[in-house]
Amino acid sequence: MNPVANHSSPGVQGHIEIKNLYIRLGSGEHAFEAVQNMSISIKPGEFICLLGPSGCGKSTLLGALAGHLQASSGSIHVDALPLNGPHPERGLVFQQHTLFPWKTVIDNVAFGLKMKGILRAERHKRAAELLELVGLAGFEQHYPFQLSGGMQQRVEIARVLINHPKVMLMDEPFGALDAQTRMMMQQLLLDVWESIKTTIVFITHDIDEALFLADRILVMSPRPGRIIEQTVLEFVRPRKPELLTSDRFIQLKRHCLELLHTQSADFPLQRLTPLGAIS
Ligand SMILES: Nc1ncnc2c1ncn2[C@@H]1O[C@H](COP(=O)(O)OP(=O)(O)OP(=O)(O)O)[C@@H](O)[C@H]1O
Repeated sequence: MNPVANHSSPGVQGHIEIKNLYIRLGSGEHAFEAVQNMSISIKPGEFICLLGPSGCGKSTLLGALAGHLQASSGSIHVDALPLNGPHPERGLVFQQHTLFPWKTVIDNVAFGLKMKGILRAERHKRAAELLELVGLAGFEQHYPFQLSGGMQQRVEIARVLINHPKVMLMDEPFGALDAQTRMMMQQLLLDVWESIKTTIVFITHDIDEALFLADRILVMSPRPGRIIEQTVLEFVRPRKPELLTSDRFIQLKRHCLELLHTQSADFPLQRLTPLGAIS
């Protein structure tokens, strides 16, 4: 049985429309524009990676998509409904762990169902299926401190998935992991996503990670954050580690590196290598 089959939202969509979005942070004379005139259309089930220099507003944009931050002008719609506040259908995964240390792994994953009043036996059944999906069968009764960093991130993902998210918002979720665990987690996330097909907006500083995971990379300018380039990645799926050493991958990596370097060094954009066939 595919454990995901029971966990896909009925009629999963996750179509995001951001129009002329501005977000101001701070107050009084310290107020500043963190996000400026952003318009982005994200298809249901699309995997988007956001790349950009530190402080450019990536987390601010994610916070707005989560409903934790308000737009100062412009709009965000999810499946044609205006976004107003947080909702479990838009699940967040951070680099820092947010698991309850006093709860077992299974109770951490099942927590969202407990909040909905679902009985213990049923919520444990569903949580166990998700733990199997993320490769943690057998760890149900462990506590978070007994797990490695990568395992804790898998629990975080399972905990979000139990709410049938239409959208997963991921803020450098693998940033604290060692290189090998990080690659395993990327593969695991792609496997999970290819089963569930929920929309993912994923922040990373790692160009390899963005190129390996995304359908489309959005590159942001330094503050105030604007989208300065969109790159559609046509690498076939399922993606394999060999992709990382392919000519096309390396060409795109060089382009992204130049783009980010150009941004931080304040060089004119015309100096970039042309991208050829990429839209
Ligand atoms: N609550 C806040 N009040 C004032 N300034 C803030 C607040 N939150 C973030 N900032 C500032 O807003 C800007 C955008 O921050 P944000 O965290 O969105 O950037 P980021 O691109 O995610 O950065 P990083 O890649 O370093 O995590 C930064 O200059 C940050 O210092």
